[in-house]
Amino acid sequence: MAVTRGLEGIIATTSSISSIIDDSLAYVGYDIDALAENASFEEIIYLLWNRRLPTNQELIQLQQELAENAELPKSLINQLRMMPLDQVHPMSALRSAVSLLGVYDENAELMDEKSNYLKAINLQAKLPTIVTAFSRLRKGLEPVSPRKDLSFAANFLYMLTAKEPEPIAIEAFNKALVLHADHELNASTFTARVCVATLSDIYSGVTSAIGALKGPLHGGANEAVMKMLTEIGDVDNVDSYIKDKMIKKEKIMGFGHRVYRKGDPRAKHLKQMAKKLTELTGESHLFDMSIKIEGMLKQEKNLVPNVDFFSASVYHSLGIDHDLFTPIFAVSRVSGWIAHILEQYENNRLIRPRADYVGPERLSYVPMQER
Ligand SMILES: CC(=O)SCCNC(=O)CCNC(=O)[C@H](O)C(C)(C)COP(=O)(O)OP(=O)(O)OC[C@H]1O[C@@H](n2cnc3c(N)ncnc32)[C@H](O)[C@@H]1OP(=O)(O)O
Ligand SMILES: O=C([O-])CC(=O)C(=O)O
Repeated sequence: MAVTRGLEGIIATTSSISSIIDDSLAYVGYDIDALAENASFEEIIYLLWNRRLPTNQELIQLQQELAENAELPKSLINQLRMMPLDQVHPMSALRSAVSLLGVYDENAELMDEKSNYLKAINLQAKLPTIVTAFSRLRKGLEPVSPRKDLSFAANFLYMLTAKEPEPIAIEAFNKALVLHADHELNASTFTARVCVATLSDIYSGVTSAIGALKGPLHGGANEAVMKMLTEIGDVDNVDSYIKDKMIKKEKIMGFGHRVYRKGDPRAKHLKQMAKKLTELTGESHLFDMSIKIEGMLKQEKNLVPNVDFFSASVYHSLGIDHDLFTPIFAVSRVSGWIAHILEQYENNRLIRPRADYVGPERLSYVPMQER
């Protein structure tokens, strides 16, 4: 049996949700550049779940469904309060809370189309409320209830801070949500599909996807980028920091990609936003450091930034705690996970590859006293 490490290049399914062709990303055939410049995140949710753009009426209906389902049950807020808030990573809290959403949904085990849609809305609507409630609780603050009159992006920032966000913050955050929504068969989406291909439920699929997104080789890289920028501290330190990492053969977070070779088409949008926002907050040194790192990595290793590199300074400039960056990725990506889970159900077959066994064979059992 030939083994392809990390399943590189293996085509594991057909899909009509998003495509990466010649380093261009499209959702259902719409180029990511056009979507990033024009679409609201709610339109993207509709597009991924229905594989067409919504009419105005359909969009309003989706927005209403999300708004009506965003409030968390008291029991779930109490479960969040009971977590060791001063030490648990927000991704672990989110993973557990999403699992609990399934526990509190009396229809969690129903698998018909309508029940699955209601579960999808429940997840998409409540993930932002979970992340923001957790963030406030661990600061000794009470969660802020979602507002029905705000957009998805504005509502997240409002629930986080209890203040109505500035238009520029809403625009940047909406764009970041659009850019992170789906990405073909990335590790967390594949995880979700493997899980539900056993005909397990949507909550289980999303819970396992959150576990996969958490790792620093995937979604966790955005938090790690900010850690790196903080450690470097000043543009004058970039050279020695990066050279040291290269000598130690350590990875530079936010660079490299399994699929893109020339570059990640999402990065340029985040780069533009990072420039604008760091100027506004008076932290241009973050952008200057990023540009210098980008130049060095290109020259020394021909590596280019992925979606996680500039998103870090965008979120930082919006005043967001660094360990919330990956949960925010999940708030967006859950739209893609759900689209893939529903697509998997539509044409399901158990996902079960093989392993090439390389361990010992034909050993004789050794009794305990002889070992
Ligand atoms: C949303 C997302 O998930 S985007 C990705 C987020 N992850 C990161 O930013 C973490 C840093 N990047 C990486 O670890 C990798 O580039 C990955 C995981 C994204 C892709 O990994 P793979 O396709 O498996 O590539 P792999 O790790 O085998 O790297 C290939 C070569 O490029 C090098 N390389 C790849 N990425 C990096 C990096 N960020 N820094 C330094 N070297 C790198 C590897 O060391 C390896 O070199 P070698 O052939 O001399 O040993
Ligand atoms: O596709 C991947 O491997 C990782 C990625 O960029 C994403 O999930 O957005």
